[in-house]
Amino acid sequence: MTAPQAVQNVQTGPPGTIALQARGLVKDFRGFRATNAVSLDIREGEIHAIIGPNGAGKTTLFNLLSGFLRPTSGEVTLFGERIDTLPPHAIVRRGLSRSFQISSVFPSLTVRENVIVALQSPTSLPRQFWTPLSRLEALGPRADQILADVGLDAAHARLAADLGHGEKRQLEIGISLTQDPRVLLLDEPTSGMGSEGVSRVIALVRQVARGRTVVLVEHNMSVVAQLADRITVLQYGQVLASGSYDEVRRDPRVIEAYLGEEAHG
Ligand SMILES: Nc1ncnc2c1ncn2[C@@H]1O[C@H](COP(=O)(O)OP(=O)(O)OP(=O)(O)O)[C@@H](O)[C@H]1O
Repeated sequence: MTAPQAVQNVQTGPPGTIALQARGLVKDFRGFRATNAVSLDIREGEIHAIIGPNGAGKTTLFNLLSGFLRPTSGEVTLFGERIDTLPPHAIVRRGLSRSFQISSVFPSLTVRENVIVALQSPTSLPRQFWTPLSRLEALGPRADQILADVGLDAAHARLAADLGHGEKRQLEIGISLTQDPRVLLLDEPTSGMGSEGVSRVIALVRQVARGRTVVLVEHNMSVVAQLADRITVLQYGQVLASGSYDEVRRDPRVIEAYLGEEAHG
């Protein structure tokens, strides 16, 4: 794991406040244990990266934290309230949103219309919309602010279908911001991007992290080094290590896990 110098994010919450917590999380898929007794604390205001070799269970953990999967056992709490028994939309209402891949974007609507539709939705989840867009114009100023925040103001009138890959990721993050979440989960925000797109997303994540807690799954170690205050490393569904970038990169078990991945594949 070689990467540039870590840049620390400013902690915004009172010290010690836990935004999102997992205790003893287990997820079995027909006899296969994808998540194995995972416990983790995400502190309020931090950017927390979840990393690990392919198949380590990162996506499964994200789905458990955001209510898209029910744990076989264990608990998830958001600001002290148990959420693992709630459906995703109820979790969104309590302040946790996750970025969706392109499935949450309506390709035939403009960028701005996509944000307006998401603002109108109580959950930002993909849904059928029946309110005429003309009636939603009152949401326009808020949509414009979000587009400015994610750097898409100049692209507001373009069809979502015509956006480049990086711009679509920006729009997805914009859509998840419509719920003004206290905790934002980002699933591989830089996947498939060139270096220019990666730099833009790093700046964007730093910006949206102001006053929020951000948890991201990320494969790009340079991105992790630049963004993450703390890191949790998963392997075989378990927490292998957690700490700052410098702590985990020196951990012999983490080096072994990554070297093993390179050797096999
Ligand atoms: N619905 C499912 N049914 C059966 N097995 C599953 C299911 N979802 C995930 N798995 C298995 O659980 C393990 C963890 O998968 P997961 O997608 O969470 O890993 P990951 O760390 O996100 O991987 P990657 O980095 O490749 O995206 C894998 O072995 C995967 O095949």
